[in-house]
Amino acid sequence: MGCDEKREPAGGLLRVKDIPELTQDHCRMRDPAKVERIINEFVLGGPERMQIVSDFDYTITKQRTEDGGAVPSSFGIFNACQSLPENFKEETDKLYHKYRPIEIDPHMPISEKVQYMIEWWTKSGELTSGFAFDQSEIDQIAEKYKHALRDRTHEFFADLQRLGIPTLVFSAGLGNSVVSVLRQANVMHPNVKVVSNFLQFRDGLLDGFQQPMIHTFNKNETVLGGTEYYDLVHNRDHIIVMGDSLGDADMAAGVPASSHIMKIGFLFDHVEANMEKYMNTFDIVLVDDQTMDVPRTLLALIEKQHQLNLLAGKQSSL
Ligand SMILES: C[n+]1cn([C@@H]2O[C@H](COP(=O)(O)OP(=O)(O)O)[C@@H](O)[C@H]2O)c2nc(N)[nH]c(=O)c21
Ligand SMILES: [Mg+2]
Repeated sequence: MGCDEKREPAGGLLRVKDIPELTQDHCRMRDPAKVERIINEFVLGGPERMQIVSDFDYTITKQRTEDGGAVPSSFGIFNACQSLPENFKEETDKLYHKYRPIEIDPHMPISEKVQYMIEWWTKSGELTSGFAFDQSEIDQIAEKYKHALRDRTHEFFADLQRLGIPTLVFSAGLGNSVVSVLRQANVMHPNVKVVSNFLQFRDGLLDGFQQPMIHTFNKNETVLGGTEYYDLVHNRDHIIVMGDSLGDADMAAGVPASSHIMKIGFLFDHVEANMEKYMNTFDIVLVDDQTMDVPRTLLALIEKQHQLNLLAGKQSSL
């Protein structure tokens, strides 16, 4: 790290004030000097040290669409399927009304909330059991929302694939819906991994969710322990974290403390009331930004330096 600090990108250190996407009114930073420092680390480290961790609902999907139509969450896509039992919606709604206030209670400590969340996901899994179900139902509904991804999501995922950057899409929702939307939007490239709750089947009938359960408070890199994906990313200490909920900022928990993490938060609801918390939690807060332009800007800076390095390497070997 010490030597990184002495090195500079070709053309000198990058300045936030010279990066137009980061000087837009809706792009806020509590500590622009920190953002600047991380950007320069990222650019010097190159794509080989990068990984992305992104939430799905309302981070990859839009918070607001042009036609004003609501975008369902991944659980919402499942709930819209035809062959769910009659009482399914009613029962899962009851659970939502009981547990959602606990999930977002600003006073209860997280250690206490965890048990309630395990209860919620367990009960929801029990309701999601004992009936026949076909993935094609999810695919049909998800197809309608493949255009509800942020503008330039396709380009963003193409950038990540080109640069060989492992991309983790994290969701405490339903993985079958997440993968279906990403596949149908043609962004489910080999460098993309979805960690979420996937439907489990037994004897042809639904049997809840597969393990490990991903809930609001274990939705972070600690659940990757021992997986192939962990082996792939554990040396990649330059991390972009993207989310729309405050809790999403912790998705990189579990990576080495020496990592450089840029947290990007998409803020849409109750902007005034939430602004301070978002500013204290994320390095960059994007207010009503329904695009992938800011994360793409960071990738473009990294790629530009990478190209220069490749060129310099070629010339020195001549
Ligand atoms: C078990 N369960 C949890 N949730 C909610 O689904 C969310 C999924 O979490 P997420 O995908 O990590 O967050 P995001 O939707 O903010 O992007 C949780 O935060 C819960 O509020 C749920 N929502 C529905 N509709 N049905 C469920 O069974 C259910
Ligand atoms: Mg979200």
